[in-house]
Amino acid sequence: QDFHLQPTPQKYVGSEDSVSIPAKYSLQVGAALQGSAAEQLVAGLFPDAAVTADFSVSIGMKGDKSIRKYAARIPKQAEGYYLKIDKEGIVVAGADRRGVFYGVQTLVQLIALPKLPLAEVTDYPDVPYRGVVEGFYGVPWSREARLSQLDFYGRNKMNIYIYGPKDDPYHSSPNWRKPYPAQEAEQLKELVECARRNEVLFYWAIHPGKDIRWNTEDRNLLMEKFESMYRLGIRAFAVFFDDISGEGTSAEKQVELLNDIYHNFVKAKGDVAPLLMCPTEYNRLWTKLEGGYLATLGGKLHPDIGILWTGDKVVACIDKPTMQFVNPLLKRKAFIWWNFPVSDYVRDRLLLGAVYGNGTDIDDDISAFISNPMEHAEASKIALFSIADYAWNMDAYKSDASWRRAVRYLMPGHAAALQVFASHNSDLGGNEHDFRREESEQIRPALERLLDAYCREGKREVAAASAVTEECERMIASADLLLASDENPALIKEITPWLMQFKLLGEYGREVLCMLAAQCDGKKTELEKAASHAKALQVLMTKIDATYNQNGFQPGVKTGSCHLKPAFDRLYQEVVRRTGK
Ligand SMILES: CC(=O)N[C@H]1c2[nH]c(C(=O)Nc3ccccc3)c[n+]2[C@H](CO)[C@@H](O)[C@@H]1O
Repeated sequence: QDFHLQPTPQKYVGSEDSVSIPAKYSLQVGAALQGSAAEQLVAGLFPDAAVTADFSVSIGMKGDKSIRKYAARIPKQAEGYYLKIDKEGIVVAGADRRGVFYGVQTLVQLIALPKLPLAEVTDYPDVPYRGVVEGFYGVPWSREARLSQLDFYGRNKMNIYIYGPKDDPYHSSPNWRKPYPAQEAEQLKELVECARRNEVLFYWAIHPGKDIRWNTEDRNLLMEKFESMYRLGIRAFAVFFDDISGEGTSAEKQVELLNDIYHNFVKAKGDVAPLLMCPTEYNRLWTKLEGGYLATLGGKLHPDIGILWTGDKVVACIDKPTMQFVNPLLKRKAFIWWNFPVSDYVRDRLLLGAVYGNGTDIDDDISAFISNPMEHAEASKIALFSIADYAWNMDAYKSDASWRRAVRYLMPGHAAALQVFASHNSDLGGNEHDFRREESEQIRPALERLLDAYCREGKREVAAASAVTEECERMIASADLLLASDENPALIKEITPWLMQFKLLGEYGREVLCMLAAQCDGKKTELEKAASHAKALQVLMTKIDATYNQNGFQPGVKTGSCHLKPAFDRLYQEVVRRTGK
C-alpha cells in the first residue's frame, strides 16, 4: 500500500485489486442528508448519476434504507463510518451526519489515487472535539486564511474552530460589548457557512475579563453581543477569562455568568452547541488550590459547560498525569487547549517541526484536543495536519511519519525542499515557557564530530565536514526552490523572510567549512577569501534580521538557531583564533 489515508483510520482493509467507476452509475443519498455538507461533497464527486445502473453508490446515515444492509458494520462511536468499495459499487454508512461526511472525505482520498482500491474502512475518532482555537496574540488571520483553514479542517476530519484572536478588539477589550461593524459581520457570516460546508463547529469566543463589571449593564451587553453573533448564524459560544487581573478573575462571578448564559441563552435557544469557557487558572502551574478557584468552577459550573486547560504549564505537552490532576478538580474531562504551534512569544521563529510529546493514552481523559496555532496560518498546517492525525487515532500515531506526510501535503511538488527547511526551523530557543523542540536532528551528530575534532585538535573530520557541507548545499538549493515555487503561494509569502535567511545560513556554513579546510591545509589566500565571504554573509544575515518581521515583541528572522548557526559561529571563531587574526 503506497498511500496513507489522513487521518490514519482505525481499520483499513484494502486489496491490490481495484475498480474503475464506470461512466454509468446510480447514486442514492439518504433523505436525512438533504442539504448536508456530505450531500454537497457527494454531488461534486458523482455529478452524472443514472436512475439505474450496475454500479451503485449508496451514501447514508444509520437508519437510512439505502444502507440498511450495512447498519451492523457502522461503528457505534460518534462521527464514525463504514466505507466499502467493491466491483458492484461504493457504500458510505455513517453513524451520524458528520460520520457520513468523514466517510466521503476518505472516499475523496481514495478516488484521487491512480487506481481506486477495493477496500473496507471502519473508522471513528478517538477524541470528540478536534481542531483549532485561533487564540494567539498578534495579527489575526485574514479572511482568506480562515476560509482555507476551514476547508483544511474538513479534509482532515477536524470538527471545531474557536474564533478568539486576542487582538480582535470586538472579541476582547475595548469593543467586546459592541456588535461587529458591517464588513466584519459579513465576513463572519461567510466563515460560518464555510464551516458548515466542512462540518466544522464554528465557536465564537468573547474575552470580557479585562474590564468586565459584574453588573446588570455588562451582563445585558454581553448577552446582546451573543444575540448579535447568533443573528450572524453562530451556534456555538465560548467565554475566555485567561490573562486577566482584577475583579474579572472572581470564580463565583464567572460561574454565575456562565450558568446564566447556559440557562438563559444556550438552553433557551435549543440549537446552540455546548458552552465553553477558558478559566483564569488555565494551567496547573498557576493553580492556587488553597484559593479554591478551580474547586468553585468544578463544583458550581453546570456540568454541560466545557472547561479549557493548557496543561501543567501554559505551554506543555499533555499526558496522563496532566489529566489525573485536573479532571477531578473540574469534575469533567478537560477540553485541551494545546499551545502549539503558537509562536506569539517567539515571533522571530517558525515552528515547523514534528508534533510529539503528548500521551497516546489520554483519549478517554479529554473531551477535546485543540491547537493554538501560529499567526502564520498556512505554515501552521504542518503541525495541524499531525494534530488531526493524533487526535483521530492516537494508537496509530507516528510523529515523524505524520510530519513528513504533513510537509508533502502542503507542497507535494517540493516536499524534499520543504522538509529540509522545516527540519531546521522548529525549536523556539530560550523562552519564558521553557518549551523546546528538536531541530536539525539528522545533521547534529556530524556537527558535533566536526566541532569536537577541530576545536579540540585542530583537525578536519573529513566525513563530518563532507556531511555538513552537503547539508549546506541542500539548504541553499531548498531555499531557492521554495522561493521560486508557485505551488503554495500563501505559504511562501509567509515564510519568505525565513527562506532568505535560511539560504544565507547555508552559504555561511559552506564558507566557514572552506575556511576550516584552508586553515588545516595552510592555504592562506583561500582562507582569507573564504573568511571575507563568511564575514559578508554575517553582515547580510544581520541585515535580514534587522529588516524583516519587525514586530514589537521578538523582532527579526531566526533560522537554524538551535544547532546550525551556533556551530557555524563557533567554527568561524575557532578558525579566526587559530589563524591568529
Ligand atoms: C489560554 C492561553 O494560552 N492564553 C494565551 C496565553 N497566555 C500566555 C501567558 O503566558 N500569559 C501570561 C503570562 C504572564 C502573566 C500573565 C499572563 C501565553 N498564552 C498563549 C501563548 O503565548 C497565547 O497565545 C494565548 O492567547
